[in-house]
Amino acid sequence: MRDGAQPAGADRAAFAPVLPFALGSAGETLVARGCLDLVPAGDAAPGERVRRLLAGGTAGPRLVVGALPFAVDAPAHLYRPAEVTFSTGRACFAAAFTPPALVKAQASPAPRWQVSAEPPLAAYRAAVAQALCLLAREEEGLRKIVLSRSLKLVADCPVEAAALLRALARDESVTAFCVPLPRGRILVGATPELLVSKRGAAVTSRPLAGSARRSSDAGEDRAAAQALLASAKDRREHREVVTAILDQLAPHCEELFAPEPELAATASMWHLGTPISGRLRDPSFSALDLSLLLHPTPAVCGSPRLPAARAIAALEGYERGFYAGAVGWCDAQGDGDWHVAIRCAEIAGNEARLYAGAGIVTGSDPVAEGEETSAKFAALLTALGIDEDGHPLAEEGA
Ligand SMILES: C=C(O[C@H]1C=CC=C(C(=O)O)[C@@H]1O)C(=O)O
Repeated sequence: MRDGAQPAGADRAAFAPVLPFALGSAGETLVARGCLDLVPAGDAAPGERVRRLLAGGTAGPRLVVGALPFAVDAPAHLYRPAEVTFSTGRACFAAAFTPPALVKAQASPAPRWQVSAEPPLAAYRAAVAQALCLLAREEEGLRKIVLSRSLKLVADCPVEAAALLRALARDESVTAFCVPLPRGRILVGATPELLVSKRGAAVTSRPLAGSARRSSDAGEDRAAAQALLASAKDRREHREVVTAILDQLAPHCEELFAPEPELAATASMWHLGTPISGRLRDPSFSALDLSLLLHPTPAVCGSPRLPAARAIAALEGYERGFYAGAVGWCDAQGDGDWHVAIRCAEIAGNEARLYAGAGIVTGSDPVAEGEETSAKFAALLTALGIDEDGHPLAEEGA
């Protein structure tokens, strides 16, 4: 059963956000402070429970924010904040996470980090090789499996989520996010992938799949982008995502468009992306309903969905938690935005857990896929000022 709420019995006192919820993209930024209500547990679908909560007569914003986990049967974390600010650009976002001048003046030295790859890179490559065997046998019709690996980072002081977020937000091509979780944990990231956005009857999505590391050399960077655009393997990997999203949206839309894939760039990666747009038959079908319909797409899971999810559970051997889930908001009109929770870290005290995955299809190479996950870790690691071994990065221009 899908569950879009806290476990039964959870109440407001059990969740006191340690930081604001924030979602900052190039166009619009949402900052939400405090928590008035957690979305209650129940048998109804999460979208319906959110509708009921927001239809209630109590004061406060008519909107929920939060995160959906990767596993569709794991509890989501959705709540109604006490105060919400929407603004254009990222000014209000930066202000919400800028330390007071006094704290800035007393800035402590950069933390020292210990980094462990869990699983080690060699084990990840072996898992990719096993996935390739499943794909070659076309077991249960499998065509794509997205396999991730994780890095456990331990600092010699508490991890500063706000500082990490500010560093990530410097890349204007991504949506930087901060989601306070129960028990003081915080999900911080900068995702390039829009799961779904809904305003009235208008629905958009921008799935990504197919990747190449960017280069600081302009010629090499252009060549990497052109090679990605021309890669039959990456186009196949990408098509799985677009087809799945179109298939899921089609029954709910009176118009639906998807052009040919195009290049999408972050500061560190090239991706193939497809901007999908449509018009809903029933505009009361909410952004949360849509995200639960589409999630998990083959950008983070695989295809067909169920056998891919089973292969992931068997080959990865750990719970993904909120990594590869979705983060976003939904209001009483059903409008909202949900972004794919990738390029992120879950922070708790002195620890940060990073994840990165890569889509495996026939023709994938275990070594190249391992390298792709390293390239994807780079955004978070660079923002923390370290490499994959935990060593400080050389200062730019030094
Ligand atoms: C699963 C991740 O990326 C997805 C999004 C873009 C490109 C992807 C790829 O090329 O494999 C992945 O599908 C991740 O960053 O952890």
